[in-house]
Amino acid sequence: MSPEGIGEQKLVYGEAGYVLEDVPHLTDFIPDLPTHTNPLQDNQAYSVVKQYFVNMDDTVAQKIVVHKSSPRGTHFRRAGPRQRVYFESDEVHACVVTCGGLCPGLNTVIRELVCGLAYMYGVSKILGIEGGYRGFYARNTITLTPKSVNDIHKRGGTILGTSRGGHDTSKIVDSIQDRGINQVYIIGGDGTQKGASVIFEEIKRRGLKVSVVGIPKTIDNDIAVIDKSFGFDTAVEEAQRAINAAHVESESVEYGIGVVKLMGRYSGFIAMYATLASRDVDCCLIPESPFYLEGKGGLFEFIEKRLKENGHMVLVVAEGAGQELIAESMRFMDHEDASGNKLLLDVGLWLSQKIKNHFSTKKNITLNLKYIDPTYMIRAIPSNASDNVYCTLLAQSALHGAMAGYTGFTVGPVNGRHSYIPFYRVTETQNQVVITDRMWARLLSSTNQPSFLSQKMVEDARQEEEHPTQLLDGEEDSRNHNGVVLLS
Ligand SMILES: Nc1ncnc2c1ncn2[C@@H]1O[C@H](COP(=O)(O)OP(=O)(O)O)[C@@H](O)[C@H]1O
Ligand SMILES: O=P(O)(O)OC[C@H]1O[C@](O)(COP(=O)(O)O)[C@@H](O)[C@@H]1O
Ligand SMILES: [Mg+2]
Repeated sequence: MSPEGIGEQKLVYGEAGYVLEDVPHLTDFIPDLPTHTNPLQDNQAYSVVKQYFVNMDDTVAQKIVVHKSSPRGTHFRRAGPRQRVYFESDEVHACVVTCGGLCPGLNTVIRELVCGLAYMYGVSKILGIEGGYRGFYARNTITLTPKSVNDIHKRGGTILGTSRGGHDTSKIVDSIQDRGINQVYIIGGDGTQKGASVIFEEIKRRGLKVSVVGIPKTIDNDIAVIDKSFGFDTAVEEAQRAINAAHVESESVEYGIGVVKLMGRYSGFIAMYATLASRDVDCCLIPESPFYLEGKGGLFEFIEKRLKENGHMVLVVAEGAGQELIAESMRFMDHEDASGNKLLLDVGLWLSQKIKNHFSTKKNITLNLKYIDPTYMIRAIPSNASDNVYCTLLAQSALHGAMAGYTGFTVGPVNGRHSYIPFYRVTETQNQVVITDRMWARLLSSTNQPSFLSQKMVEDARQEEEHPTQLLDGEEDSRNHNGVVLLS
């Protein structure tokens, strides 16, 4: 039986504990759909590739570290072109929409969807929905052609515009139906994928031949199951510029401190990777690792020690870090944005003020503190080279899946192989940095900052160590490991 609110699960069991968590297919609710030969068969670039078409039985394992006797565990359907397709080229009427916050690479995904559909499958009807979900019923559409999108990957943002809130499922599906759209590509984060999932359910209920495909977007890298999200690499790279500036500023003056705030509402991946990459950072604070300011083992004590040793220091803080501390000291009321996401208090400003006050009142030291908030500057840049290639693979995997009749899925790499993942798997949890894993330990060891863990937390972590740190298939895992990025 499916957990509440996730629709029907399609599970296929095999030998030795093998489970395929399959994605829906148009033929699940529209029987006897005709199939056609994949036009890529005659494409001069691809026809020379040995085994270009993906074998129908190919699946991708979610966990690749196993023991001799481990069950084979969860698998996902491998992405890629199929020999038979369920749409003829001139029958396809595709649309693309971008929702939620900006992220480097949105335009690249749009470009590659349009070029892939046009050049690989001969599709000529592609619409861009403007301004996010609400654009389906409240805004204009724009016609997308390979020519019109040719240069857009060099620009940040999204040429389609985006929004939060405004998801009205029946109005969206009415609009899809009225316009005769039969492939819907939805680029967005966890909220967007939840929205895509209900759109798919409504389309299924109405029995429409429409493929709904989610392409995961989040600069925070907090989408479950997939190795990492596009734009994350670009963000980590761009963050280096801010960290460098903070370092230069702080080492040029007496008692210099540079504070850099980076994005990461619930997860500190950008802050953690930017810190590990830079090597100029003395302390990194993330939402997953609570910290405290005063007393033994606290942040103030550490800052004092670093200043004594080096004369300056750089602190990186993820925007979601320390929110409970700020709320305590400011008696803040909960506020939400249009999509229901919690609005955060500015931890960078708050922390800077607290540090300055502490040193001037308690230590009689006037710090030279510079606070840098590059968050929106990072989010607004175009994707870097490696994200561009990644966006291309995502877009192509997405459109191959739609052409093959799959629907109601999100696409993304699992252990390096692009896969079709049921919506519920990417919306039921969010990825977070696991502070008892090796990667966070590497960070602690590289900055030599305090862990801020209470004695009890250390004991709990030790106890856990007596069991295998990397849980194996079939074992209970409430923590959400992000295989390739996080585990060594
Ligand atoms: N549970 C949900 N069901 C339907 N739509 C949702 C849900 N959560 C968010 N959305 C819609 O998805 C879009 C983007 O969500 P948001 O949380 O702002 O960004 P992101 O997709 O990046 O997480 C918004 O238009 C919002 O209304
Ligand atoms: O100012 P906005 O548009 O609400 O965006 C801020 C938020 O967007 C993010 O960059 C990403 O969030 P989403 O993945 O939900 O778009 C967060 O890190 C940040 O808190
Ligand atoms: Mg979100």
